[in-house]
Amino acid sequence: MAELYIGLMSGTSLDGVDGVLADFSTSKPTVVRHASAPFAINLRAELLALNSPGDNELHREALAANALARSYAAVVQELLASGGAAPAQVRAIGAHGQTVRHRPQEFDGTGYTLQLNNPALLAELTGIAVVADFRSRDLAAGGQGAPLAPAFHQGVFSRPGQTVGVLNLGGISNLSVLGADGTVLGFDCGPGNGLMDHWCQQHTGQPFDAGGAWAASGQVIPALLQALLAEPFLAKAPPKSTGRDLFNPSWLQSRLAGFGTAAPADVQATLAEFTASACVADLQRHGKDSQLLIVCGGGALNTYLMQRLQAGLPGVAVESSQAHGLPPLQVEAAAFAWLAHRTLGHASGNLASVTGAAGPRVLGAVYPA
Ligand SMILES: Nc1ncnc2c1ncn2[C@@H]1O[C@H](COP(=O)(O)OP(=O)(O)OP(=O)(O)O)[C@@H](O)[C@H]1O
Ligand SMILES: CC(=O)N[C@H]1[C@@H]2OC[C@@H](O2)[C@@H](O)[C@@H]1O[C@H](C)C(=O)O
Repeated sequence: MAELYIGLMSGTSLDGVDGVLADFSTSKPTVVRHASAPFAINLRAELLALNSPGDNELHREALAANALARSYAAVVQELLASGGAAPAQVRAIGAHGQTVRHRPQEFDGTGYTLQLNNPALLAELTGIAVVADFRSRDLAAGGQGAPLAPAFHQGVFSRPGQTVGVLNLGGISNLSVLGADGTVLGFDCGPGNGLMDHWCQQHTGQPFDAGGAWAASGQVIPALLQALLAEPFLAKAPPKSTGRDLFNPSWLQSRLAGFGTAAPADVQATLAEFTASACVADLQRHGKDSQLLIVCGGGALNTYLMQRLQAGLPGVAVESSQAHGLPPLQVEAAAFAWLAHRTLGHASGNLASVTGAAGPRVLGAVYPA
């Protein structure tokens, strides 16, 4: 009998919501349906604004969380309708929420990570139990609270006797190294699509550089690339995680000082090279035995970025997760369905080897149906 869960991810790209309906009755979960919905323009603008300090944040965050829950519920309804499933057949929804701040272990030693969400409203609108707030327990146990996908990556992508890299290219990038001996490393590399999206929107009016065609038309500016790669976060040893708190338009603006006359396409080419170089260096440093790098997240659809990754890793097969049974835009949503399944089974969701937490923890809070 099917054991159905829904996973919902809205990530740092702020492009919208990805959802999957997945069946966990077999040893490897299978995605039954995928649905996605872009954020309404106003909601996207408000979420983007809430990533930086501003006026009356408590009020605005609460209303944005309500709007998010409504857009999550619409994706859930679409999954149920297309999958022919009734709410009572779905054990739970794993809803990541929208990260607006991520400052683990800072300020008072614990710090905070904030994923906007209204899980109570989502449970009410869907009639399905919701598991939410996955990251804060790991933080409370001394961890980074991120990345959480590596345990799921291990479950679906590991190969006995082989070291495999799994790279998620979302707004931010994160790498999992699934060791031949069963060990798992994972951390945020840093730059993903976020800076490229911002530059593309600013100069072409498009939300992202489809296929990386615009970046491919430019020339890398070596001095700018060097200035970007000098960011200390890149050299930090894991455990580490980051977000828009660091890699944001003002960070880019300050690195662009002195490059005011650069052609926008050349800056885009340099930003693509920045993401590729940072990720290549991380795999070389932490997964040098890997002969396979599985790429997921929207960046796997950026043909030019995939070519730059492959150029930097001549001995490694760089392949989209599509070739490994899970399309790139479904991986993170499936990870949060898996995390909800873990929570309901009272099983840990984090990997202390990744986040640096004191140990494995059952993650999240459950809002019954
Ligand atoms: N066809 C495409 N060509 C190039 N880039 C693409 C394409 N499709 C999606 N993308 C990129 O992928 C991004 C969305 O990726 P994804 O949904 O994995 O990110 P996210 O989940 O928001 O981020 P994170 O993993 O950091 O939480 C878009 O913003 C865009 O930059
Ligand atoms: C705090 C937060 O939302 N982190 C996200 C973000 O997006 C990519 C990277 O930064 C990763 O650390 C994480 O998401 C994935 C799903 C994770 O936890 O594995």
